Formats: sequence, C-alpha cells, structure tokens
Amino acid sequence: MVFMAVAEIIVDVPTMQTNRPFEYLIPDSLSDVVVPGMRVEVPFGRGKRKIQGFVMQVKATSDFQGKLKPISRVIDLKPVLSDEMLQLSYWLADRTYSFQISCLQTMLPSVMRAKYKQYVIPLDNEDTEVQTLLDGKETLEITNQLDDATIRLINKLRQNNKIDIQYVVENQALQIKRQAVTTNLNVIQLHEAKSKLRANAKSQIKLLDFLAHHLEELPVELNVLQKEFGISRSAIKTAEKNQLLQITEVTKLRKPVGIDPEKTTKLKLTEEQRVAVSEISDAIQSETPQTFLVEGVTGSGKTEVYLQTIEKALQQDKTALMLVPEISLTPQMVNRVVGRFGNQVAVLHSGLSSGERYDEWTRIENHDVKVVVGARSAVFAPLNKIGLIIIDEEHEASYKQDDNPRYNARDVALWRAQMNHCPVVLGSATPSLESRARAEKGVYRLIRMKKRINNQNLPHVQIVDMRDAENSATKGDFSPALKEGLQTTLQRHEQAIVLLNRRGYSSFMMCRECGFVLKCPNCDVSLTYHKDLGKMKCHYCGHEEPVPRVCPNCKSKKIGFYGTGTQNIEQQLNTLFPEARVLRMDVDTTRRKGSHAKILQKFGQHQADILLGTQMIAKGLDFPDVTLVGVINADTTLSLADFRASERTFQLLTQVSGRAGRADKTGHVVIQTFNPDHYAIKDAAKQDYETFFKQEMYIRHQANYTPYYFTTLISVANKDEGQTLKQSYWLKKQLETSLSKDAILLGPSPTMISRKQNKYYYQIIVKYKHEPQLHQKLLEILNETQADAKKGFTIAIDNEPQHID
Ligand SMILES: Nc1ncnc2c1ncn2[C@@H]1O[C@H](COP(=O)(O)OP(=O)(O)OP(=O)(O)O)[C@@H](O)[C@H]1O
Ligand SMILES: [Zn+2]
Ligand SMILES: [Zn+2]
Repeated sequence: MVFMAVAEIIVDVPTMQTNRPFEYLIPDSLSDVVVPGMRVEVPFGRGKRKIQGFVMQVKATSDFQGKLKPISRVIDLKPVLSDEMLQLSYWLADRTYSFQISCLQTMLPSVMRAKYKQYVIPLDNEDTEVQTLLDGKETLEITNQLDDATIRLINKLRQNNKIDIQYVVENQALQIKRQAVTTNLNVIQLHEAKSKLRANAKSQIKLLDFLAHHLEELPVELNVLQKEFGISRSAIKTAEKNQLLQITEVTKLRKPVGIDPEKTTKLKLTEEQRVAVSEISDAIQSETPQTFLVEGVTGSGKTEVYLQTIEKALQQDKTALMLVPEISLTPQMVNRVVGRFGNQVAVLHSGLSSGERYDEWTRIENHDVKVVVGARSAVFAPLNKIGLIIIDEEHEASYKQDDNPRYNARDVALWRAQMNHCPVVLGSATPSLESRARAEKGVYRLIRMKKRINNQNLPHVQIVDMRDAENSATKGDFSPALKEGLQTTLQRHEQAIVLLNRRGYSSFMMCRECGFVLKCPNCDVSLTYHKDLGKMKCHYCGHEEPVPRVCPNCKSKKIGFYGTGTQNIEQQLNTLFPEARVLRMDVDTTRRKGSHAKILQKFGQHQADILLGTQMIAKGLDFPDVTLVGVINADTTLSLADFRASERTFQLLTQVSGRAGRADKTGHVVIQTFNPDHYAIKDAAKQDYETFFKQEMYIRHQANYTPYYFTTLISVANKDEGQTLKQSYWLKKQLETSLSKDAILLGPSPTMISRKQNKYYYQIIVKYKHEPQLHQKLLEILNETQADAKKGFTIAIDNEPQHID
C-alpha cells in the first residue's frame, strides 16, 4: 500500500474563494515532520508563487481527483497553535464573518507574523546526535538551505526534548548587547559580605540587598539597576572590584524585571465573598462549564474572590486566565495577582514590546506559568488545562475588537470554557444588560455582593443642576458645591478625583461669528488643538495644520476654542486651589510608555491631591485616601448617538463614584449635569444597578434593542459617495429578500463620521430575533462583494456591535 499523507491547509490568501482548507501532499521527506498547527510554505495557483499556510489536519488519503501539489517546506518546526486553537478558528471565522486565516494570525503574537529567525537551542549537550547537528557550534540557525534529512533530525531531537527551537525577531532591541550584573555568590555569602561592610557604606549595602533578593532574576541590566532601583554605577564598579558581582553582556532579557510586589496572603473572606468563592470552587472541582455573573457593588472585594478561586484552580493542577480591560492593567491590578502567585504569572499588556510579548507567550506555551493576566487578546493565550476564566469589568466595550476579526473576548472565553470544562466568572459592579439578562433567565448563575468591605457605606452622591443660575458656565466649570467639596478635601489632607467626561475630542475651534468649525480636510471630524505641538491635529488620519488666527470662512477674529479640555480644567483648578498638587491624566500625558502607571503610582503615594482625568481614571482604582469624586459634565455620554448611551452613562458614573470612600473614610461625590432627572444619573447616584436594569430593560423592550433583539451592523465604504449609497441600497434589497417580516432594517445612513481617510461610510443595521437565513445570506453578500473590493469597496459585518456611530 502506498502511504500518501495529505495535509489540509488554510492558505494566507485572505479572500472569500480561498476561505477553506486546501489539500497538499506531504512529501516523504517531511512525513513525520508535518503536524497540525504548524505553518508551511506551499505553491499556490499557477506560476511559481509560494505562500504561507497553516496545517489544520493531516490525513492518510484524499478524495481529490486531480493531482495534488506537495508542501514546499515547513516554516515552523513545532506547532505554533494547539488543536484547541485550530478548532476555535473555525468557530471564530464563522461568528465574526472573517477569513479563517485572519483568525489564525490573530491568535499568534505579532512577532511571529514579523520577520524572525529560528535557532536550534541544545538542551542535551551530551547527546551525540545533538553534537553532530551543531557540529561544535553553540546554536544552529534554521534556514531553508537545510536539507530534508537535517530537518527530520531536528524534528526528532525536538520531540525527544534534546533540543528546543527559539524564535528571535530581527530588528528587535532584544538582540542589542547590554551590560548586565550577575553574581557567583549565594544568599548566605551575600549576607556574609554585607556584614563585613562598614555601616556607612550605604550604597554597597543596598546593592548587596538587591542581589540577595533578586538572585533568581539575574542577570539584571545595568541601566535597570540604576534607573529603577537607584543603584549608582560607582557602587556597581566597587562591588565588581571586590568580586561581589560580575558584569556580563546579555543579548536577550529574561522576564522584564520590575519592582517586586509585596507578597500577599489570603484575606479572611466576608460572608458574601465566602459564598462566591465556594460556589465557583465547586464548579472548578466538578469541571462544570458554568458561567457566573458576580454583580458586586464597587469596593465589595471582587478581586479577592478572583484570587482565591484562581488558587483553587491551581490546587487542582489547572491553569487560570484572567482578562481585564487594558486600562485597568495598572500596577495595582497586576501587583495584586503577581503578589499572590509570584512568577507563576505571565502578564500580557500593550506596554510590552513585541519581543517581550513573545517571551511571555513562550513562557505560557512552555507551561512555565500557570496564570495569565491580560487584556482582550490574552483570551488566545496558549494555556493548557484551563481550570478557570475570569473577566473583570465584563461590561467594558474594549473586550470587543473594532477591526477584523471583530470578536468579543467574552464570547471566546465562553467557547474555551466549554472546551476546557471550566467555569467562567464575569465580574462587574455594572454588568452589561446582555449578561444581566442572561442571568435573569438562568443561563448564567447570578452571585450578588451587595456590601462594601468593612460594611463601609457607599459614597454619598450630590447631583448638581447646572441649569441653575448660580452654576452658570460663565463662572467657570466648577459649581459652588464642587468647589466647596474640593476645599474640604484639601483641608483634611485627603484626595480627590475629578472626571472630565469627554467624547474623545478635547477642544475644537469654532467661530463665534459664523459658526464655522475647523475640520480635517480628509475625515470630516473636528481638528483638535494640541498644546504641546502648538498645532491643530486630526485624530483619525494625523493631518495637522497651524492654529488659525482669523476665521477661514468669514475672516472674523472671533474664532476660538470651544469645549473644555483637561488642560483648561487643570488651569481652572490651579487658579481655584493654588496650593493643591494636581495630576492630569489624559491622552496627552499618557502617550509615553509607562506614564499611565507612573501617574497612578504617584497619586497612590499621595504625592498629589487631585487626580484629574478622562474616562481612563473611572474604574478599578483603589486608593484609600480618596474621599471626593467630582464629575464635571455627566451629560456628554448621554448625548452619544448610540442606543447604549444611558447604559454607558450609568456605568461611567457608578464606576467613578465608586472610587470614593473605599477604606475607612466616608466618600462624597458631586455630579454636575444638565439632566438631573434622567434615570441613568439618578440611579448611578444611588449606585442602584438593579433599578437601572429594570428601567433600561423596559426601554430596550419598547425600542426593540439588545438584549431583546440581536443586532448586526453592516457598513459599506467607498471613495465615491454616490457609489457607496448605491451599494448600500443594493445590499439592503438583498437582505430584505431573505429576512422575515419580524426583522427590522435601518438605514442606509451615513455614519456619525461619514468620511474617514477619504472614504465614505454608510451603514445598515439589522435587528432580529430569529432569522435562520441571515447568516448564510451575509456570507453570500460578502462573497459577491469580494470582486468589488478591487474597485475600492469594502463591506464590514459587525456581529453585536459595541458602538454604533
Ligand atoms: N476579605 C477582605 N478583608 C479585608 N479587606 C478586603 C477583603 N476583601 C477585599 N478587601 C479590600 O477591599 C478593597 C476593595 O476590594 P476590590 O478592589 O477587590 O473591590 P472591587 O469589588 O473590585 O471594586 P471595584 O468594582 O470598585 O473595582 C481592597 O483594598 C481590598 O484589598
Ligand atoms: Zn483626518
Ligand atoms: Zn467665521
């Protein structure tokens, strides 16, 4: 019998026609090398074109009648995606209307899509075959020059754990050689050396202490020692002279060294926490893929519930995945997890360079870590045997990716939980309506935590009506009530958080004579003033121009800034309270890597009295000295052109109010608004989620919105506005023929920003309850419009969109 192994491969040609596996022959020379999850190079189409592909499956025979082409070569010598991930890609592509290849790529760290080299790293230097392979060298670069026999040998040795394969990114800082410090001494010797020093040799003592505490992380880069730990170069030189340490060169860093968080131990649980931990633990133990919705008021101690259930999973010899919104990936949150589980934790956040990210990914893949904490894309972490998945602040829109593939990490988590037979915990003080409604129906198990830790009261909230004359905007943005509150807080040496609720723009220019607004010539959005650049800038395409002195439209000099920016509020604060130390946190002050964390750290150490910021300061922060929260303009989110406007407003106000009075001092909140009677504002003031939920559900029911209806958003983009409209109407007609009478079709309408980067955008919204044809129809439409993509058309389908604008 002729053995003719065949591989099913998803090729890297993102079109509708190629969105299915293609069969290729596995040449004899690669017969036991090619396995699912590996990337290979294959010939594609006519001509000599070679492209990348993912091996999805390997089988013994093929039904294909024609002649199959053989795989040209393997790109990876070990699978980069597990079977679980390969399966996930089918589901994900289907659910998000994306090409499967995009889904597969999304699951890998970006580095693996960039240029990199692969090296053989010997694990067993005694092995004769390893010695032959390396031929006296330290490592062997894997290139496409290697013959098949060598590739097979490499593969065999890898499977027997004699060697490993490492990816090294080209053009990464990682490869730059850096000076680093290490030592031959052990802890005891370091302590002995320290005891021999004179008491005034402070910097030497500090250095030896550092070494003793960080032995496992050595070598540590010289400049990290200097910058992060304040150890001088001369101290290092002296110690080197005395042979207490050695200076070496490192090419690749181990885990990025930070200041070690303090080790924490289990807290004694409150009764509400105990119930939550016990229910979730039972599900972990019994491997039940149950979803829990932990609805706990702000400051009820949800984090401790997460930590103790993670511990439970680890005790069961399983792993745990914890997702948090990117913006909450502050040292505070990370420290809480790392403080409890130490180096068993990998952290994936955008602050890492792509190389560091890859390192963390590798640690997960090698089973060096048991807990992964990360933002949205961490949901694809290559963890094995997951025992628990946690999604903190589950209501956050940022769990949904805005670009292709438009996935919601919450849905992916639920899918993985089914595969891994493990529970999912969704936690929030303000759950999304969708999740809370599912709990109502019994699909999710609802666990409520109604009390704050130590039975601390929820903060007292005062709503200030900005329509009253005494609060008139002519007197500035601070009402007498808020000014008074700030005054008292400062006198008591406590801290305040001031929220400026913005829609994304800071200050734009408007002519008070003719109403002209300065806009981007490409994008149809207002240009924003950037003080540091002294220029007007577009937030979409980056276009910039000088600040106009006269109105380009009517030549009047009465053109000026409109809308309040954080810088403006900061100036007002400085004038009102000259003695107060104000920290400002917005896009401008957090542009540099790590600055976000630094500002919070400073505020946490009470080196400032007032933290002023945009939405990014609203959630997750836990500072015991904060007793006042002020909201300058509660209404901005309320006027969003989005059916979730009330929900977003309620969430924002409840979350930010929840920052006040979390420890032993009582909190106070001042909310300034032009809509003091709106239920979203009134319920937020009482931190009353349940009442808000009932009211909002009623309104959603009346208006046929989520969670009573499913929503799909289809947008059409083209450089020619007329064509965009034509295409949109064609699309609508197509949909109409396949939908039942119960479905609701809205649009086509221009999006809020109808022109971005010289393209026009129109959208159609489908609201429906049960439309078995819709999915297939949308796939067909995608298929048909594919050909038009070349003419500049693009169609995007967003299942359950988080923003409609
Ligand atoms: N059992 C406990 N005993 C003592 N202190 C606790 C306990 N559980 C939690 N805490 C403390 O209570 C504070 C609030 O807890 P945590 O930050 O987890 O609240 P949360 O529910 O996540 O709130 P939010 O939704 O506002 O972020 C923290 O400082 C935490 O250390
Ligand atoms: Zn622009
Ligand atoms: Zn004008």
